[in-house]
Amino acid sequence: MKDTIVLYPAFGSGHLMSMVELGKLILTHNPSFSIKILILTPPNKNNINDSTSQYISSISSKFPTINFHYIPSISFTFTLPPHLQTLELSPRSNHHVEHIIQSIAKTSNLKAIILDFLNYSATQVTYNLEIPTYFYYTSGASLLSLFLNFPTFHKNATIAVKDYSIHTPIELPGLPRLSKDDYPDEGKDPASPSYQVLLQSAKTLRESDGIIVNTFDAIERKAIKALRDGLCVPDGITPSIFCIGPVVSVSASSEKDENGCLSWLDSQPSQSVVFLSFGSMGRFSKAQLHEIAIGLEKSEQRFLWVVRGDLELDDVSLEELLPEGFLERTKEKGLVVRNWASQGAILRHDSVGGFVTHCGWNSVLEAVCEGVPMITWPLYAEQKLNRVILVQEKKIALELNESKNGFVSGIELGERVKELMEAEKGKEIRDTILKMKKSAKEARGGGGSSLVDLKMLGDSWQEHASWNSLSPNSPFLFA
Ligand SMILES: O=c1ccn([C@@H]2O[C@H](COP(=O)(O)OP(=O)(O)O[C@H]3O[C@H](CO)[C@@H](O)[C@H](O)[C@H]3O)[C@@H](O)[C@H]2O)c(=O)[nH]1
Repeated sequence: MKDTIVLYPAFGSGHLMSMVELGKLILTHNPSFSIKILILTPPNKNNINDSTSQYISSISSKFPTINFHYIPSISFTFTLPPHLQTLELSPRSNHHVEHIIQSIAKTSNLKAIILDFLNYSATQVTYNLEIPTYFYYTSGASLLSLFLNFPTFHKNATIAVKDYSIHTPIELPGLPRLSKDDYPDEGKDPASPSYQVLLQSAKTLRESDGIIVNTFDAIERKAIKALRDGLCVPDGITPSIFCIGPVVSVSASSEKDENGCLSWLDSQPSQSVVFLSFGSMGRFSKAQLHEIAIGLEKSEQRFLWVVRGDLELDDVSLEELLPEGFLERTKEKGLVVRNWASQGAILRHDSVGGFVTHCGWNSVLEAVCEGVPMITWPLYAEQKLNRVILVQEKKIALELNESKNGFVSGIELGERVKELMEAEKGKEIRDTILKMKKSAKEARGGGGSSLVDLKMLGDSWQEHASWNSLSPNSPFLFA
């Protein structure tokens, strides 16, 4: 029987792809292991979506020791926003998860389970069964330090962050001084369901056997040090922290030239194109899409733009969504594609010289690995915190000024794009991110900090006895 690690990614392709890359990395350094990945199916549906299932079959055919196990669909209606829906789906799926784990353990030496931090409720199964449980943190060490500190912050709070003045500084271990605006919305109001869920999740993470973080020393040195020095959990014990990044996703589509993006880029000059893409969930109103179009036209730069409008705009054509004549006027300089593009391959392309990003952590790491300077346009979750690290601390991105409700004018976008692509400031940012690219490579190379942590992680699994479900005293918790 093979030594086996079970991975349980959160709902959403960003989380899945990052977890799959982690699985591949584990196999590279522990080739005798096998990896089993649990896949959440959306509620009220029989299947996962087409692009995810295409991705899964391409991984299965290339990596026979990675197997996928589908968790049956549950009937209910989401109430949380898309990026937090896993928090509702995963607790309802625990009985299925338990059955799948029990059946995996019958045919393999189960060494550990690694949960996405959003699937923390699966610890009701794994802690009770005493299966060694690790978390994979798909965002950076900065959010992790805030997150592990959250129970302490909550205990000591006299007023909620939502009631802070914009000038009240938020001082947290390992982080630059934050304002209320930089702090993740989900943690601002103790009366909100997301606050309570995240508080519980943070407490659960504190009890785990270890936390694997997709980051590396040079990009988040202060936060990593604060975590390792125990500063973020002053009233308890910090689990072992393994920084094994940058783990960068390779999507199935990145090998094909979907939408003709790569062949279009082939015909553009080196580093001349600004790429705009907003993760797996970033959506914009028609008014905001108009402003982006105006800004791009004003910037006079070449661009490749992945357009995704609000859900109700899905059936509206590009011609109707964008200003009249925009596509025709910019056809020599720009390419507009709908909803999704092969981001990894695009950022790797030599013609790309800048990236307007929502600051999702995977996108940030992909840009760093390719040395593409960024313009930050955070939308939700921890993206404003990431902006602070990228702009203020690491100086590898330019900040986009937005209005209070997050709206960005065409003039502002156009000026920042021009600044990044043409001005001295843009050049400085490009030089800095190229140094960061080198550090990222070194972290993952022989003797690098991420490899050292990966080896420690493998050693910690070897220390655990395999978990065995065959004992008659190991009853189902959710029979
Ligand atoms: O058109 C697209 C859009 C996205 N991607 C890929 O999808 C992933 C997106 O990941 P990320 O940049 O992290 O964005 P989200 O999907 O928004 O990620 C969620 O998860 C991240 C990791 O926890 C958080 O940092 C974000 O705030 C949260 O929104 C990346 O690998 C992209 O390359 C594509 O290939 N094509």
